[in-house]
This record gives sequence, C-alpha cells and structure tokens, in this order.
Amino acid sequence: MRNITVIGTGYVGLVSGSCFAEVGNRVICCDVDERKINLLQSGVVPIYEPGLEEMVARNKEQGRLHFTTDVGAAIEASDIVYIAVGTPMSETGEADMRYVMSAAKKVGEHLNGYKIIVNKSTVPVGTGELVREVVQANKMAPWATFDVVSNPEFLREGSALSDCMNMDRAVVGSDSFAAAKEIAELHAPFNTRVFMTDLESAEMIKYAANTFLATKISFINAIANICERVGANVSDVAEGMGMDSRIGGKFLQAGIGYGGSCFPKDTYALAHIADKSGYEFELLKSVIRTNQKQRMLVVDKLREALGSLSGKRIAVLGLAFKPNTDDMREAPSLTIVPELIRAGASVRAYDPIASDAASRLLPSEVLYADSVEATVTGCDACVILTEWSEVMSMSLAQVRTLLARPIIIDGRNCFGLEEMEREGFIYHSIGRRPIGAVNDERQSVNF
Ligand SMILES: NC(=O)c1ccc[n+]([C@@H]2O[C@H](COP(=O)([O-])OP(=O)(O)OC[C@H]3O[C@@H](n4cnc5c(N)ncnc54)[C@H](O)[C@@H]3O)[C@@H](O)[C@H]2O)c1
Ligand SMILES: O=c1ccn([C@@H]2O[C@H](COP(=O)(O)OP(=O)(O)O[C@H]3O[C@H](CO)[C@@H](O)[C@H](O)[C@H]3O)[C@@H](O)[C@H]2O)c(=O)[nH]1
Repeated sequence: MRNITVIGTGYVGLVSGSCFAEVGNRVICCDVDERKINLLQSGVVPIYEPGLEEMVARNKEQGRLHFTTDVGAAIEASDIVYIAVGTPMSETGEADMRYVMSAAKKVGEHLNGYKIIVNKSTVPVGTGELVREVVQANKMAPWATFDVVSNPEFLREGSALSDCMNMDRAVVGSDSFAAAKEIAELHAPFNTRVFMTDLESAEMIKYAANTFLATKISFINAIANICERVGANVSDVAEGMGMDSRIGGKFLQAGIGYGGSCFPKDTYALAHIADKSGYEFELLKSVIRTNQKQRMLVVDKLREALGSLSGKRIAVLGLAFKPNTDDMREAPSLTIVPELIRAGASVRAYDPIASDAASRLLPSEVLYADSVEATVTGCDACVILTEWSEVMSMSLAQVRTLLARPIIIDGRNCFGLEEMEREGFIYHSIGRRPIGAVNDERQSVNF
C-alpha cells in the first residue's frame, strides 16, 4: 500500500487515481476546480465513463480514495505525487504547459520529505527536467529530496477502466533507477509489462504512439478517398491489410477523421516539437491536413444527395467524438453541424450521452431529440457522426419509414452496403460505393 496524490481530476487523474486505489493504495485526488471536487465528494462523477462511478464509490467507501481542493495538504500527505493536469493546445498549436508548471510549483512549495514526482500528463520532451527545476526552485524545505519520473497514460475514453486495469504496457522513464523501480512496482497488480527507459524517451513514446495511431487513421482515410474514385471498398481493403500481422487491423476504420482530447492536440504538439528541434515533420503535417479535410466529406456527400442544403431538415445521430463518452473536445460534430446551419439547413440532433455538453458548444438553432426515432422523423436526410451501439442497432426498416426521404450519410461506415440496398436507402458512406440515386433534385432536372 502506497500513499499517492494525483493532481488533476480530469479523465486521466480520476481514472488512474481510482485504479491505483482499486488495487489497494491510499489515493488523494486533488483539483483546483471546487465544483468538480464538491461533486466527487458527494458521489457524483463529473465525466461519463462506463464503470467509473461504481469504482469511485467502492473505493471511497472503503477509505482508499479521497477528494480535496487542498492540493498542498494532499502533496504533504503522500510519498508519490502524480501530475495529471491538462496540457491543452495553445493558440500556436504547442502544448500549453502552464498547468503542469503551476502543479510543479505547488509540489515544490509542499515538499516535506523525499517524494517521487511522476508526470502522467502528455508533455513535450524536456518537461521532466523543467519540472525538476521548478520543484527545486520552489522547495519549501531545503533538505527535502525528490526524483522525477515520466509515466505517460495510454487509456482510451470509453474503455478507460479496462485499459488501465489491463494495460498493454506501462512506460516508466527516469534517471533514478530506484524511483523508476518503485513506480514499476506500483504497476505489479495491473496485468501489464513495464517498459523502463530514460525520461526523455518515455515522454517521446507517448507522442510517438499517439501520432502513429493518428497516422494510421489518416492513411486509411486517404485510401478510402481513393477507393471511392476507383470503385474499391475500404472496409475490405482495411480488413485485407490488417490480416498482415506487421500491419495489424486496429485503427484502420475509415470515417470522418480523428477527434477527441488527445490526437488533434498531440499531433500539433509533436509537429511543433519537431520544428523546434530543426526537423520538419512533413509526414505528420500531412496527417493533420488529411484529418482536417476528412470531416467535411459528409457535408459534400449530403450536397451530392440533396442538392442545396438550404431549407432541408437534417437529422444528426451522434455528437461525441467517439462512442461511450460525453467528451466533446475536438469532436467532428463541432465542425460539421455549424457548417450545416451556415448552409441553411435545420438540424435535429441526438446523442445518447453528450447532448448536454454539445448544446453548450453548438449553434443555438440546433434542436435536440431524445431518441433515434424522434430525431429522424420527417427529416430529408440522416447523418451519422458517432457509431454509438444504439445507432448501429437501430431498426433500419423503421428509420426508412420515419425519414421524409430515405437518405443516410454515414460518416462511420456503420452498415453493410447490401443491407442498405435491400432496405431501399440512398446511402453514402466513406470509401465505399454509394447506394441508390445520387441526387433527387438533379435527377428531376435531368428528366
Ligand atoms: N483524456 C484522455 O483520454 C487522456 C489519455 C491519456 C493521456 N491524457 C493526457 O493526460 C493529461 C490530462 O488529461 P485530461 O483529459 O484528464 O485533462 P482535463 O483537462 O480534463 O483535466 C485536468 C484537470 O486538472 C485540473 N488542474 C489544472 N491545474 C491544476 C493544478 N495546478 N492543481 C490541481 N488541479 C489542476 C483541472 O482543473 C482539471 O480538472 C493531458 O496531458 C492529456 O493529454 C489524456
Ligand atoms: O480506426 C479508427 C480508430 C479511431 N478513430 C477515431 O480516432 C479518435 C480517437 O479514438 P481513440 O484512440 O479510440 O480514443 P481516445 O480516447 O482519444 O484515445 C487516444 O488518445 C489517448 C490520449 O492520449 C491515448 O491515451 C489513447 O491510447 C489513444 O487511443 C476518435 O475520434 C475515433 O473516432 C478512427 O477514426 N478510426
């Protein structure tokens, strides 16, 4: 049992803190956000993540998990301090390091004995050293000592608990062997292998992993765009490619591109790190551009199917950047829905979990429904932006009768082409041949 403090109760702080408690440690999660801590103290988990509320409640009840806004006292009470604050994208595209630096300063001010300071936030290479300098410069007790370790987080939103409890690997980087060993041992109860390296390499592994996955997605999206032009089917292409174990089938799902709190900002941040180091990462810049363009494909396809969007009623299914989360950070819907409104369409949207969060970010003209059926009723077309299981399992026959026109533009390739043909839809997906008439208005003009 170790005494651990986690600074920051966002996705990562909350999930990793709860998982450390779940395996028997005493964990204090702290945050400067009073509202969040009040909610957590009263048993409400401010993010949607399957299983998290139960895990938090269980560990709180058993006295292993605590929440406080008193960051200083939490630091003083622990011998391992995790920094898990945000590193959002700044206006220039670089990682904004102000939260990490203020957390490091706080750690220095409350260093009352030897502590291991662990960076869990995704941070540019060199941050470990910077944290060391800031802690040293702000040290309350001159005799207090510390080591800095990098232990980046690889969880995915929506499957965060199982990702944490059964990690593919834990990465631990430090120039102190003893500190690295201690953090490696902390991972013993998790079903994982621990990869030990130096601080800089550990920091780089996190960016390299995320940008590689983003590259896979942009690559398959580029292939999808070619598939559409040459009559191939990207789903089959991805499956056939993925069977090669050197390639692997994961992260080859073509669609409207990657969003979320990590890939967009981390790709930009690594491009900046590369530029600063004197290397122009052209490949990564092209991955970013490909992703930006990919989002608008559904709008182009809608225009292809409906002609002008002015006055058209569009049903939007899914607003979160991926299923099983209410996180709207960099969700493709934030670009696509405003574009539909600008083009004069009226939009009715549905997301099983993220509607509240989305309504604070999307134009006020958007209407929200509380079911797939209520959303599509009377609409001229339906656009799928998130592959929620509720959307994937919707009754196509019913949707067909509820829509004013049987048009589905599927940004996530949720359905098989034969099925959509059989159900009588006009169906446009990504990287696959379109089903049904291409444009009602153009056709009527032609006839
Ligand atoms: N979200 C993910 O799925 C994910 C996965 C892996 C890694 N990461 C990385 O982990 C880090 C955290 O991500 P997140 O999504 O949890 O962030 P977040 O922005 O959702 O939450 C960060 C929290 O830190 C708090 N905070 C900021 N400064 C503080 C301070 N000085 N003291 C105490 N609390 C402070 C904020 O109030 C906020 O609640 C980022 O670097 C991110 O890139 C995120
Ligand atoms: O084949 C795929 C896989 C994903 N996506 C999209 O990519 C984005 C990111 O998806 P995912 O990686 O599942 O979610 P995140 O929760 O953002 O997790 C990523 O970002 C985290 C934060 O750094 C890392 O910890 C995880 O390892 C990394 O997968 C989403 O918009 C997905 O729709 C695709 O378009 N095609």
